[in-house]
Amino acid sequence: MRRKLVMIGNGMAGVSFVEQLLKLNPQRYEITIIGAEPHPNYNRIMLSSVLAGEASMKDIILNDWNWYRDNGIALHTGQLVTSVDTEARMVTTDQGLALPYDELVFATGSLPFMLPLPGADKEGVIAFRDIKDCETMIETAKNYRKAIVIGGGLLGIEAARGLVNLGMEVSVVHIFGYLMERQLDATASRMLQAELEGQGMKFLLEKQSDSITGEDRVTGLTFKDGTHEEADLIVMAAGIRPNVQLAKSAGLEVNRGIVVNDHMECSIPNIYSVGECAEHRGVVYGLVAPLYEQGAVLAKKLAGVESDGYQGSVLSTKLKVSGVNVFSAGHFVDGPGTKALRVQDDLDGVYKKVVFENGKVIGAVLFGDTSDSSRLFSVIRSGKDFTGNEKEVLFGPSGGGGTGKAPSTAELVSAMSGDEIVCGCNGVTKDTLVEAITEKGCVSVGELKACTKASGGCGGCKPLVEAILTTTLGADQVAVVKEGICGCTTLTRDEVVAAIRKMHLTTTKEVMHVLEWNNSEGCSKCRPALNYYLGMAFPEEHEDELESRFVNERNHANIQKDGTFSVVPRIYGGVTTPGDLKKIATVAEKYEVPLVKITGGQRIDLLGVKKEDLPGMWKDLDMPSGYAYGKALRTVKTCVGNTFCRFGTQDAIKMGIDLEKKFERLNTPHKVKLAVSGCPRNCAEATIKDLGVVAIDGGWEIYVAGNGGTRVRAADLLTKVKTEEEVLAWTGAYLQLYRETANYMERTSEWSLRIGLDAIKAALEKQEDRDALNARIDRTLDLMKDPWRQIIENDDLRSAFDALTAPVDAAAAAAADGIAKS
Ligand SMILES: Cc1cc2nc3c(=O)[nH]c(=O)nc-3n(C[C@H](O)[C@H](O)[C@H](O)COP(=O)(O)OP(=O)(O)OC[C@H]3O[C@@H](n4cnc5c(N)ncnc54)[C@H](O)[C@@H]3O)c2cc1C
Ligand SMILES: NC(=O)c1ccc[n+]([C@@H]2O[C@H](COP(=O)([O-])OP(=O)(O)OC[C@H]3O[C@@H](n4cnc5c(N)ncnc54)[C@H](O)[C@@H]3O)[C@@H](O)[C@H]2O)c1
Ligand code: SF4
Ligand code: FES
Repeated sequence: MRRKLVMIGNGMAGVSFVEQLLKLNPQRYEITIIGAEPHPNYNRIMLSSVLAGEASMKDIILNDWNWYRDNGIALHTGQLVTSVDTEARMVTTDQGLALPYDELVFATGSLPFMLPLPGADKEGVIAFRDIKDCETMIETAKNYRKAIVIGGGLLGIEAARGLVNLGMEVSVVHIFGYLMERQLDATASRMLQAELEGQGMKFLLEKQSDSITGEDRVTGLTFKDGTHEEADLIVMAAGIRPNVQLAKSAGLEVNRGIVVNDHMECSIPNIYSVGECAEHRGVVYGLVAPLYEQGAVLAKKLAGVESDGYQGSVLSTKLKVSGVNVFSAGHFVDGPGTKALRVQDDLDGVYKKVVFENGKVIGAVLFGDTSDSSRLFSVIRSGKDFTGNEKEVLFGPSGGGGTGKAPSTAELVSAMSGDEIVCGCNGVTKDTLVEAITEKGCVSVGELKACTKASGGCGGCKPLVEAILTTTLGADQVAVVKEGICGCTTLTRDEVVAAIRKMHLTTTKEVMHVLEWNNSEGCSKCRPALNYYLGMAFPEEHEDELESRFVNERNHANIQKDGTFSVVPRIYGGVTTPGDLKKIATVAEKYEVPLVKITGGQRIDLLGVKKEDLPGMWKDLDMPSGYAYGKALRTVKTCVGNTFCRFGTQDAIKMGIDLEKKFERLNTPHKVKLAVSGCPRNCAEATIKDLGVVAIDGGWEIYVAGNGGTRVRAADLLTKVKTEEEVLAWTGAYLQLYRETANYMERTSEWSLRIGLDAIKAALEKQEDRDALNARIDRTLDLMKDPWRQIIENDDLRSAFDALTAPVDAAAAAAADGIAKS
């Protein structure tokens, strides 16, 4: 007869333990799990990504309902275990379920610490711990503006970032003088604060909260110093407390957590504990990597496999805020008996600190550049002596004494044992990754992520996952690694497009179904890409899927950081008329537009527009959309050319207007900017554009794949032509080649570097090839309609447009990649 194993808690640590146990000894137990939350086991870590709009609730399920069924596990969700009778070996739930056990596991995790402030029971005061909290925040952001997060630790900052992405104004209240004091030193913390302020967060440091104001719903927070801050939402992220009350009342030895020995056994026989509720050698852990290690030890214990037991863990953390690289591990605070090596580069915003004790590395903090994180973490855990060679740890080998030598990444990988966890967020070991590479044929980090989930959480393990891939496959194999277009598929862009064409697929759903996407809804990366590829392949048949478009494209306007919009009408070649200027002025006055701005692309931007005013403004303007929000042709900048300029050799204005009139509304993989200069003095800066035309004596030079912005790149000369017609024909052929062969979201500069200028020239060399490309682009251009006009004139489109909710979209826009949930 199988022994009855009952587990209280259906969270990450507990279920990971069960997974390990099933691998070691699947038949030994009849397993029952009781979980208070109404969900199967999900990745709590990824709630930050859900809040930030980078993942959906669906993406974060770790073990779906089928997993429990397939493994014969009886799962009772939405039930709270209320008592444990250790004599009778029986647990009872709040719904009257009584379950006998032979072995009992407490995996009850933690509870968020809610500051006992007067008013803390008001509506709008929440924690950030589970799916419900996450949903509450997303809903609140739709109707309210101001949020306060109490606690400037990892959780508080991730919550704040998510709320900023949701369009809220966020203040983080922190009790100390600098953020994340448990993970960072003051220098790294200040650099972090500056970076986060740049992302739109406000910080109130050294502030002690006193009381929460409001009637039924929160209206603000008052501090002990008498100051007050308004708020529609308060998120408490001031730490967690092990959830031990049940264990205590069952008579188990409980300190801060449920006391366990090295084999995760509690003070009463046949009862064990893993996870945030357990206290091992006086330490309670609050990160998943050590909890997974605990789970592996308990699995061995209950499977009857010998082990050395759990020895405690060195911790490392990485903040999951995009655009910020912070890493911290071990004992990073230097003090008596320690020496620190510091590198600070204010120019590039990089800070590195390594702390030594008796020649051993005991901790590290990295800001700005975290590429060394895996190596440093391994060095800390190795306990090697670097006496005399300390600088090698950061700067590489220098000779000298000591017994330690900083390992290369390859050495680091080979020194790792198979059961060592590589991805802490998802509990993926080196063995699992190697098996996925050698037996399941994974050849890229993307495929490994899809197969094992490694690197799908904080992303901190990505360098190590890459290193394992390179070491296992050999560098030459990795060089030809294919990257799936996203985690939903292992197929590359070329494979997907080829399949669309071959099988004549016309909707994103069809593509996902036929090509066996591992996530039937797709994700924010693949859905807009598929929508584009389908429209490119079958322009006549494909119906544009609004819900798969980026949020700015759905609104036909750019959402600004305060949730308002900007309106940019088309001004061909930067040439306007008094009549158009009058219309713009009238509209700006009528709708009380706060800011009217001349853009870098020679047109006029009306900023600060309310969403409900957009259609009215479009109608009153009666000008075409400038597509300032789209993956499309944006502007054609021109100089005055020979119309007025004494240096001009050609009519740059006419050339620019002709180009813009021909290619306006063209959907492209990424935005496309053009320019025309009337002589080589190049006043229109044509050589940093996706396509630039420069007049020369007796003709035109066409430059391609230039870029301004953050990655400036001078364009390459594609060809020289004599006539305006040839400029139009070469431009059409070039743009269509880009449309047909680039990855979605790949600028022409990146595309050209990837496939090579010679390949582009070869594809455009023959007249017949250019003609064929032009025939295809013309077919597409013929179908394009002005979106503003369509919405004004078509009632259905207008209703669909009115139904788009502005604040949520503002949030998604801030994340720069929000697409509608289907
Ligand atoms: C937003 C967020 C982001 C995070 N990011 C990271 C990160 O990047 N890296 C990292 O390492 N860690 C991170 N963490 C921490 C990590 O999620 C936790 O360490 C981990 O989830 C703890 O797992 P656990 O199984 O011990 O507890 P939990 O996941 O809390 O699971 C315990 C479960 O037991 C249930 N339960 C409790 N009592 C009972 C009862 N009496 N009856 C029935 N069920 C009960 C609870 O409802 C809960 O579902 C994050 C946490 C949050 C909230
Ligand atoms: N990226 C990650 O690894 C990650 C992300 C989120 C959460 N987590 C984990 O989740 C758990 C909860 O995170 P957390 O940040 O709440 O815990 P924490 O204990 O690490 O941080 C809480 C912060 O709140 C501050 N604080 C305490 N009382 C306060 C008060 N009255 N007013 C203002 N500030 C106050 C503390 O100084 C501390 O910095 C932790 O175990 C954390 O490690 C990890
Ligand atoms: S690029 Fe030449 S033609 Fe055009 S404005 Fe400058 S100098 Fe004049
Ligand atoms: S360690 Fe966070 S994703 Fe792997």
